[in-house]
Order: sequence, then C-alpha cells, then structure tokens
Amino acid sequence: AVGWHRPTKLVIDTQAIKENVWNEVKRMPQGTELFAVVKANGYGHGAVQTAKAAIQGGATGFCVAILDEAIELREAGITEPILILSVVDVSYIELLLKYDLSVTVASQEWLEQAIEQLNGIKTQTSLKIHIKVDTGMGRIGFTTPTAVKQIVELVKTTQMLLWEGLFTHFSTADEKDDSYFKKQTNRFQDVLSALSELPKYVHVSNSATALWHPDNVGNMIRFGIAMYGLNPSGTALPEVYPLKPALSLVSNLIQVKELSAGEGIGYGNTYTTAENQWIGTIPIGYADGWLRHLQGFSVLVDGERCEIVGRICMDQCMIRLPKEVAVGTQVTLIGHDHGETITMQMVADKLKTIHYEVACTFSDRMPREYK
Ligand SMILES: Cc1ncc(COP(=O)(O)O)c(CNc2conc2O)c1O
Repeated sequence: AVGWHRPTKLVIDTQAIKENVWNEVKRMPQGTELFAVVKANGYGHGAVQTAKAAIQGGATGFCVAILDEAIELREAGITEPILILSVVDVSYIELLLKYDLSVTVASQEWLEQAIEQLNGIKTQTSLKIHIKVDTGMGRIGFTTPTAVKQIVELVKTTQMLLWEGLFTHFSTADEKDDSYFKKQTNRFQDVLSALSELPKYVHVSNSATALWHPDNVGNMIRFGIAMYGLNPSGTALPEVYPLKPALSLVSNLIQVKELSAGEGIGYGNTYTTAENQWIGTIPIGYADGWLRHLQGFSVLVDGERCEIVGRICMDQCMIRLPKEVAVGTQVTLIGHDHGETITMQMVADKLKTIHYEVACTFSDRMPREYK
C-alpha cells in the first residue's frame, strides 16, 4: 500500500520518465549532458523518485529551484551535481558548501557578499557557481557582456569560488515564432564572444529549446516538462519523438445513488437533476488540487466519460453516471481507462492554464504511487 488511507492517488510511471530522458539523451549532440529539472517536487511527480528514474535514463545532474529542494535530494542519497536555479541568501553559504551544491549568481552585490561570507568561513572547498545571464527572460541575471566580464574577473580573484557554469533561459522557445528566441540567442552569443574563457557548463536549453532548437549553443540541457512526458508547447508545436506522460490520477467511487428529477447536487445547489439520474461521489476535491473550475469537466468510469456535476467540494466531488455502477469502481481523472484517455492538457485547457501548473498544484494530501 502506498500509505494514506483513501483510494485517491497519483500513479507515477517511472519507466516513462526514464524513457523520456533516454529519448533526449540519445539524440543530444555528443558531449552534452542532461540535467533533470526536479524542482517543485518534480513538477508534482515526486522529486526523489523522478531523480532516480532520470538517472536510469541517462541524466547526470539535477536542477532545483530552492535550497531546500537540493537538500532533500542530497538527504535522499543523490550524489550527482545539483544546480539551484534561483538566488540563495548568502547567509546559507555554509549549507551550499556542506551539501556540495551549485548556486546561481545573478548580481555583483550577491557575489561580493558571498565572498565576504566565504572569507569568514574556514573552508577548503570552493563554492560552485553558475553565472546567470538575463538575455530577455526579464527575471534574474546579468544583462550585458560587460557586466558578465566584470563578474568573471571578480570570480578569478579568489580560490573560494569555482566557476562551474554560465547560462541563460529562453521565454519563447515553445512558440512557433522564433524572433524573440533569436534575439535572446544573439545576446547570449555576444556574452560568449566577450569572454576569453568558458566554464565547464554552458547551458541555455529548457525542454522546448532541446526539442525544437537542438543546434543551439551549450553542453548541458535543463530538461523539465518533457521528462514528465508533457509537450512544452501544449499543442502549439509537434512532438519530435513520442513523449510518454508519466502521471495518472485515479480514485474510486465511494457512493452511488439514484436520484429522481429535481434533486440538487453540491454547494450552492448549482446543479439539479433534470430526470432520473445515477450520481457517484469521488473522494477528491480542491484541497487535493482538483480545482473548482473543473466543474463540468468529465472523468472516466469503465471507459465512459462522466461529467462532474455541481460544485467541487474541498474533499469530494460528484459525477453523473450513465447507469448504476458498483461502489468501489475505479474513476480515472487523468490517464487511460478502457481505451479512453484524459490528459493533463485537457485539464489545463478546462482550467485555462498550462499543464505545468496543473501538475504542480496537486497537493501533498494525495500519495504518489510509483510503478
Ligand atoms: C531556469 C530554468 N531552466 C529550465 C527549466 C525547465 O523548463 P522546462 O520544464 O520547460 O523544460 C525551467 C523551468 N521553469 C519554469 C517552468 O514553468 N515556470 C517556470 O519558471 C527554468 O526556470
């Protein structure tokens, strides 16, 4: 058993994660490495288990968003390189050294403060840093070749820093129109041309860049969404190789009842049975990340699409059944059932968002079962 005592669970296909990684690893240019992006608890899939599956697929390192996510991986026994993609407060430098983590440098001030901190620590190990260039994402990083040159000069003044990487991030790699992508690429090239030496890792590619701009610069890919089997562009750009979705969401019916016409369902009585209907209740609600705007979306019971009727509650929701069904029958909210499929993309479309957000919104109240 997975643990928690409710039939609602996320089922993660680790073989799919391994295959998605392997499909990218085998097509990457020679000498390129793939770092699996497992931030936000592996986009909701479970960071540690995703990381282990990614290693089997050929990943040689990891990217996370915050220090705590890196520590979680280390405490789970992951020894490969880990890059923290955001800015870590300089007061935590000792933790970065203790757990052998690589950190993003996005400003001169941060690095000056970091050098001060390092001077105060009697340590033999150097702090591994990746210099972030903001070529147009508008988030964090240096914005000119001069600023990058200055920071490289500063890094070279001390043995306490190990310049391990130089990177940028694209904001439109998943779009058909590549004009802004080209602008960012040119800006990154300007930075590269201004430098007399380069670090071990030069990396620019998220999944979309790896898939649709494979000839871009760099020797490391930061592979996130595609590893989970999801198309970075949603449906805008075609898959380059089959992406195998790793996540399914299932539960069981915990109540089935027949109602005559005119009966109300759910808070606010927003749904009234128009005729004699079979109604099922599922133990999943918005506290699980199955959000209220999914009212009207359909889930699968024995391969039949059943509409969510009435408002979704915190912990439960109701569906209209085509006929009487036994209590305990499986409900597929995301995944395959009797030849039918519900995708994360469909959920994202209904919620008017992207599948990244759907995956990350699944709460810890739902156990993750790995197969
Ligand atoms: C710096 C950086 N590199 C790589 C990735 C992986 O991108 P992918 O999952 O498309 O492959 C992300 C994802 N960051 C985000 C994805 O959605 N919102 C974000 O901030 C990122 O922020």
